[in-house]
Amino acid sequence: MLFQELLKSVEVHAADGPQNTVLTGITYDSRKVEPGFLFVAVQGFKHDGAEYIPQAVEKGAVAVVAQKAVTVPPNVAWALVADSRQALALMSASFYGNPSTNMRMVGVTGTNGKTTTTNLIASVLDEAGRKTGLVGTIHNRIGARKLVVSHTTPESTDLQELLHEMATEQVSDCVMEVSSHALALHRVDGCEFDTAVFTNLTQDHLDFHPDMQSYLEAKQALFRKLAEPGAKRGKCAVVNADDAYAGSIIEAAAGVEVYTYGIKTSADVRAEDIDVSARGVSFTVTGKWGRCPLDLRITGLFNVYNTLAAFTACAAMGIPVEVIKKALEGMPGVPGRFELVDAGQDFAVIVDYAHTPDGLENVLKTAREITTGKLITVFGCGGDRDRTKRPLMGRIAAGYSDYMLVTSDNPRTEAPLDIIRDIEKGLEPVAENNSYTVEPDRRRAIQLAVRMAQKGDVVVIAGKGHEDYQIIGTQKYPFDDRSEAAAALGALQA
Ligand SMILES: CC(=O)N[C@H]1[C@@H](OP(=O)(O)OP(=O)(O)OC[C@H]2O[C@@H](n3ccc(=O)[nH]c3=O)[C@H](O)[C@@H]2O)O[C@H](CO)[C@@H](O)[C@@H]1O[C@H](C)C(=O)N[C@@H](C)C(=O)N[C@H](CCC(=O)O)C(=O)O
Ligand SMILES: Nc1ncnc2c1ncn2[C@@H]1O[C@H](COP(=O)(O)OP(=O)(O)OP(=O)(O)O)[C@@H](O)[C@H]1O
Ligand SMILES: N[C@H](CCC[C@H](N)C(=O)O)C(=O)O
Repeated sequence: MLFQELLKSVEVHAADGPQNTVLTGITYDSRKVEPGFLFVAVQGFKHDGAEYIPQAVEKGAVAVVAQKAVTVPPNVAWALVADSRQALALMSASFYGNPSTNMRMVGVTGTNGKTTTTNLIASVLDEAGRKTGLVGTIHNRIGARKLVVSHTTPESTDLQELLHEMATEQVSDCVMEVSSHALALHRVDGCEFDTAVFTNLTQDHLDFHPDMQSYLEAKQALFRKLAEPGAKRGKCAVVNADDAYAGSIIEAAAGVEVYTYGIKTSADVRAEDIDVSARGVSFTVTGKWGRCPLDLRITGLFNVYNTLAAFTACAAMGIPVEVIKKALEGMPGVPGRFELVDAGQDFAVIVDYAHTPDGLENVLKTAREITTGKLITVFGCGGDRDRTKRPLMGRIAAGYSDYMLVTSDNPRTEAPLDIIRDIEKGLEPVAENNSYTVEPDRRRAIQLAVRMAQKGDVVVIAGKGHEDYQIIGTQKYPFDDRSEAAAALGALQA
């Protein structure tokens, strides 16, 4: 593709050099430049991409786009834009042939439940005989082929390349987690969605978003995008009516068909006769698409919400209710989400990805409901992430647990004990009862919890779910809560 052709997708403030140069690729990272590439210099949080232009040119970049005036050799074309992240997204979509317009795109956003809801929707689409693509936290998937991921929502160029691959492999429907970071940083600017789903909004990521209002505005952006006129017809928004921010999301989707779901409020799709057990949750879906009893293998009230979101999105796409029921009832669960580690012991061990106050509250509430004995919680909080959620998570854990092992999550570049001190501020009400132990070594904390558990108890190991690593400093070490728990159970039995 010619550079000048690609520039038609963005507003260019100035340009120079050989604009008719042919491009073989596009990247935002000088380390990934290959001969014939366009290098887009992004002004980042840590580095200014413009500083890497010489390195990019040396590696063979033939064109550069930046948001400030830059100097390049005369044989290299350049263009000036207002926002290079946004330009990166739009040019990437154009470079890869706007793949999102060639398939049905379902975007799921919200603080919690994105991974679960996208997996539920994808399993229904698979059952309906569609060829499905999935983009999200655990892995990306093209049909049955799984791909390793580094982000929940990839950087725009990587996303467009992935969607192009999906389109080439005849994927008909792509279900995608859309994080607030992605929305704020223009990663999905080159995507046109058919359906946007809102799960919920509660506190997280206040290290990145200045406040809840900005966090909300990032989430609203998905629905504003949906409402923009485009090539697609019959777009719809699916919104959790029980969430405090439902009205703001619906407002952002003005002009688009909206379907609501909920339990407490009079939504289009509701759940009745909910029965939560350790084995799973059963309930009846009622409303716009009639009555449909469901008996699921996933459990917890929060999964009723995720299921209602998936049910509504799929029914709105015209998938028959019997197909939706079959797929949802067949779903074994999502790795690291309320996942049981069973070595035949007489107490339950649950590994869960809860890493937000609301997520932790939901999982502990469910664990509390299903235990006949004590609830022992192992948890920590991630380093270099929202510090204000730490005492909140501490208070929630203290409110539901009989005993806590306060440990490390991914400390990243923070001192583990500093993170734990922040959590302890929320534990003050229980400190006198001495109902917790601080053990910064997560492996030892898991061992202690398992040794402590008695018949009928539940041990919840929260925060890392499917993660198979622990980030200490800037290093990633192999670590998996599920295998750690299994090893601790094995040692106990031996
Ligand atoms: C806060 C955030 O999202 N940061 C993202 C951002 O990084 P940044 O702005 O700090 O980048 P930077 O290091 O300053 O570099 C600026 C530019 O210089 C370039 N560069 C840098 C070095 C070099 O040698 N050559 C070069 O060209 C970089 O490629 C980049 O384009 O742009 C980078 C390139 O796309 C991302 O990798 C990076 O994600 C970081 C690693 C990250 O951890 N993001 C997390 C918080 C995130 O996005 N999470 C959400 C999920 C959250 C949730 O819902 O739970 C996600 O969608 O994954
Ligand atoms: N609808 C929900 N409401 C509240 N908490 C939930 C909900 N669904 C899941 N959770 C909790 O949040 C955790 C993460 O769930 P899930 O991975 O589906 O969310 P997510 O939005 O994809 O998270 P992330 O983007 O941070 O990976 C679960 O392990 C569970 O504890
Ligand atoms: N996508 C989330 C995941 C958090 C998982 C938790 N284990 C942690 O490291 O804080 C984030 O990057 O904030």
